[in-house]
Amino acid sequence: MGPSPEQTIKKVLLIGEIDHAHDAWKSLEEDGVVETVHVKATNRADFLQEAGTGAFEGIYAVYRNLPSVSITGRIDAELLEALPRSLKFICHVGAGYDQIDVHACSARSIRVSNVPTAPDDATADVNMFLIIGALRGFNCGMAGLRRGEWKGGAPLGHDPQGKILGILGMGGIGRTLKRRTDAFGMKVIYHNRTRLPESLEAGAAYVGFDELLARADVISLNLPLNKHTHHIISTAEFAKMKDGVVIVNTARGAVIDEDALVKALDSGKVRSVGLDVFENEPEVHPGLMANDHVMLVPHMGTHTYETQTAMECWCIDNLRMACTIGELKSLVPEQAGLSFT
Ligand SMILES: NC(=O)c1ccc[n+]([C@@H]2O[C@H](COP(=O)([O-])OP(=O)(O)OC[C@H]3O[C@@H](n4cnc5c(N)ncnc54)[C@H](O)[C@@H]3O)[C@@H](O)[C@H]2O)c1
Repeated sequence: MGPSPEQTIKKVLLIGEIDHAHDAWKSLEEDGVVETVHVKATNRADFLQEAGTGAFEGIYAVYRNLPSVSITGRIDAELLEALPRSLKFICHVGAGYDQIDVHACSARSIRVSNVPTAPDDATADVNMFLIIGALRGFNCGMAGLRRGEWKGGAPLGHDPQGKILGILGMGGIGRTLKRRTDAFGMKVIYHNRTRLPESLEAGAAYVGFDELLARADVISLNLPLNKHTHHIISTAEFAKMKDGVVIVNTARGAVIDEDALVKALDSGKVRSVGLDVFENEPEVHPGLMANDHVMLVPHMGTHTYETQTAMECWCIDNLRMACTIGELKSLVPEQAGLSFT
């Protein structure tokens, strides 16, 4: 799809690398849709300075990925202020967009897109791996083996069959996880702010937040990080859970208060944990590092060739639509219904 005769080539600021979808990016350029503007800065201070030189003048859209936060820091009001008024779209490669202050973008009439759906399978696979690993206490055995202690004193684990899984945030990944847990004979309850249509529930039972905490043998965090969900699981919530509960998180670290989690593990309230995400990545809380009952994966939910490629291609689709028809394939939900100038 090339530009229409009256359409102009749009300048796009590329923050971070295209790792896989090189052909898709090349075709954006060859079709006369975008002219790529590259960033020289490697940290926020330098980025702000580079923006001040006029190097990003005339940019219409930004393409950015999660690792690029090391270059810009959070995309917030200060950063947007440094970017030219011509900026109308930010296309983000990732389902979670907590690195972007969407409210600040809306105030500047900048539309934001994320990448839903494409990460569902790969992330749900890691989620299932963590559930089985934490229930069975595999990390105790694996860590013991590497210390030369064979099973490392791992206590007997628990089977998933018949256990109640509580999914907090039953969106794309939560629902994909539900399908996987069916094969393991788990019973699923879930909590969202609003109940799903029955067809999407696929047999999962809708419950209130407190009921989920009280009934689940395993709790899986699958909701986005924002000001409403920051530390949604902390001391008071642990107190409402079953003794010996298992917690798994592939969403974002800061939906759990990690200090409170370490205390709940130390007291035995929480039996074991499986984590793909952490509050201060790439740092991991020393209390989690030191505990063999914690299975740690360094944010590898979508760390596969196929999924990363699909996510980049989806983001490039967003960019092509933004630059050709001024719309997005996947506008973030917070901006639905807003009007943009
Ligand atoms: N570990 C990884 O590599 C990885 C990969 C992809 C996504 N993620 C994270 O997983 C999160 C979920 O991804 P998704 O694609 O399933 O998102 P989604 O938007 O499809 O689903 C999120 C669900 O959470 C629900 N929700 C929102 N706020 C809630 C609240 N306060 N209480 C209860 N439910 C609430 C929403 O209604 C929605 O159903 C993302 O926001 C992202 O941060 C991590």
